[in-house]
Amino acid sequence: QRPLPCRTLRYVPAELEDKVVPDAEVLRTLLAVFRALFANALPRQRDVLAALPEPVRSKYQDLLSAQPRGAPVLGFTPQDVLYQTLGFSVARAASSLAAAGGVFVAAGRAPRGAVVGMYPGTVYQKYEPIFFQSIGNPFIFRCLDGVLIDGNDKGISKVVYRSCNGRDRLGPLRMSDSTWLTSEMQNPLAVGQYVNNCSNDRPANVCYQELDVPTGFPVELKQYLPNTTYSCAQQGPLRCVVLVALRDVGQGEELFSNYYTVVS
Ligand SMILES: C[S@@+](CC[C@H](N)C(=O)[O-])C[C@H]1O[C@@H](n2cnc3c(N)ncnc32)[C@H](O)[C@@H]1O
Repeated sequence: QRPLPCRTLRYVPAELEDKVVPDAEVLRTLLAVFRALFANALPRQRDVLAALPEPVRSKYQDLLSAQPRGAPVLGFTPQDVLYQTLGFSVARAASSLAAAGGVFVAAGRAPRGAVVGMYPGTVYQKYEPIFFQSIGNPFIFRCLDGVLIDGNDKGISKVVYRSCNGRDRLGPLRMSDSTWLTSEMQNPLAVGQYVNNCSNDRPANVCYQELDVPTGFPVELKQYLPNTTYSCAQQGPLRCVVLVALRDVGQGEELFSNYYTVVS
């Protein structure tokens, strides 16, 4: 692995690579949440829809005709939509650790095996330059194959993500979500980078799972994927990382993962 000057490098050791939940199930959950978010935002997405090819547009025709132009948006927050779809929501709040932010189950109960978060950020292949972005950066996640995800919402990391997100568009459609960099998040799961490291008195209740998003992922839902590739030439599936509950996690409980590294 290449040596980097980042402060915290999270990763999953190869011997723990067994997944708690099969990829197909993770994908089903993401599709359910993203479809619900898209339907909720549909009145605001008319122009996007109008530009889509017919087979995609007709999937949403019923919903569109039920919402006349100019009608108020359905009005649910992304967190409401998450709660309605999965039976729980997650949110950032002050951590139980001193002077730090963290992530909590804000409403409902996340059952064991539930996808409770996504790890947003720019995806770097092993051979792509990340040295300057990684200096003092506590938000870098290392995948098993050496792919790195930079989930820092500040500085050069933020600039790079925004630039890649603006680059990859299909007509009016974004191919990834950049709203996790703002206070108006459209994907309420995109808070995985703020989950704190476990300790003896705060054992891990979530774990990371890598997921390669198939190239056939619905084009209109890619705008909710909180990851973008550093290189525009990158072929093949998009690497994402999700956080999965290791046990039932109740309302008000903070999420802790295992960084498998020294936290400084
Ligand atoms: C990616 S951030 C996690 C979110 C961070 N707490 C925040 O407020 O944005 C990682 C940093 O959080 C802090 N951190 C995470 N887990 C910790 C722990 N168990 N004890 C102390 N600090 C921790 C460390 O400063 C670490 O470099």
